[in-house]
Amino acid sequence: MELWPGAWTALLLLLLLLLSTLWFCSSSAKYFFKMAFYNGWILFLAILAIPVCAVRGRNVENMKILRLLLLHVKYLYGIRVEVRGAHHFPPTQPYVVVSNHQSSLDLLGMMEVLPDRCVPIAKRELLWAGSAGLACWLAGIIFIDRKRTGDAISVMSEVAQTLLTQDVRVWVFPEGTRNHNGSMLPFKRGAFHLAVQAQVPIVPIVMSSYQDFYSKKERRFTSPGRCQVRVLPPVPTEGLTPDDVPALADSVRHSMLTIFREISTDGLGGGDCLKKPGGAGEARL
Ligand SMILES: CCCCCCCCCCCCCC(=O)SCCNC(=O)CCNC(=O)[C@H](O)C(C)(C)COP(=O)(O)OP(=O)(O)OC[C@H]1O[C@@H](n2cnc3c(N)ncnc32)[C@H](O)[C@@H]1OP(=O)(O)O
Ligand SMILES: CCCCCCCC/C=C\CCCCCCCC(=O)OC[C@@H](O)COP(=O)(O)O
Repeated sequence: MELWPGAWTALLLLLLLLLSTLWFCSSSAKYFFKMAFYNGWILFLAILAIPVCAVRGRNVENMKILRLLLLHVKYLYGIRVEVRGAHHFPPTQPYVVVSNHQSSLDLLGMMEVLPDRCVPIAKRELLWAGSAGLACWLAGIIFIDRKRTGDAISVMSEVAQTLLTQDVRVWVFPEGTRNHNGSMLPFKRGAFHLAVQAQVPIVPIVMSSYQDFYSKKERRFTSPGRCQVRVLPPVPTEGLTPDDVPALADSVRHSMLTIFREISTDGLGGGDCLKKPGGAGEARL
């Protein structure tokens, strides 16, 4: 069907009008646009990262490139990320980072504090996320198949060796999935077994609740937003055995939950330290 050239312009204008009306009128539409742009932008950044990372091949040093490429994204969304306690990261040795997992936006907080030679453990499905999957593979991200517990555990055991022999750190989301409902899901124990097997410390990291500016359930994503990323003191595992893992996981989760409630500003967990000048969060921890 031949369309008069002016008709294309009119159609385009109509579409733009429709999109901008949706943008201004519907907060759900805003949520969808923002999330679509977030994913699309990451896919685009991954396309930029791939040729640069490919020079080294699959290598944890490539994580630095992904980090550099992603650092600006918080500005696009007006999210202020405050880091506290970064001095708690052990300076040289390998360790296991555990952090809470609310959304794919966690990437922003993660990139803010990601130590050198530190790779996340990710679900295998991410490998198939187009350019992002390939960039993750090139950056040495460790993939596990959550549907095959035995395989996942043997990957984690190999990682325990790699931590020591290749001097790397790993970042695990012990909830095992995104938790959009505030608070924290029960912790899976893989990260703690891994730390005990390698006899390396656990560094817990807590990202405050996004509820003030982001909620998947309510389809809400507003600007500006504020998030605190708190690095807690390392928990040693020297001398611990697999029998100690359940208690270790429980105690780390308990301390993370306490801090999550303290630093979250959504009214669920207090968070006064972010609201009041001079509150606990203002102090250097
Ligand atoms: C520019 C482009 C940028 C692109 C983006 C870049 C950044 C990308 C960032 C991506 C971020 C992506 C983020 C993501 O993708 S998050 C999703 C993927 N991550 C995880 O799932 C990590 C957390 N999960 C675990 O740790 C689980 O435990 C695993 C996966 C290991 C098994 O889970 P599963 O549900 O199958 O089983 P289970 O937990 O009930 O365990 C069963 C039993 O086995 C015991 N057990 C467990 N482990 C070990 C062990 N090592 N040695 C000995 N025993 C072990 C365990 O204690 C339990 O026994 P018991 O205690 O009941 O007696
Ligand atoms: C040619 C194929 C194109 C496929 C396009 C796929 C679209 C994906 C778009 C962008 C990728 C963005 C990567 C963001 C990484 C965020 C990591 C993340 O948050 O993973 C979730 C995982 O922790 C837990 O998953 P579940 O909550 O259990 O689910």
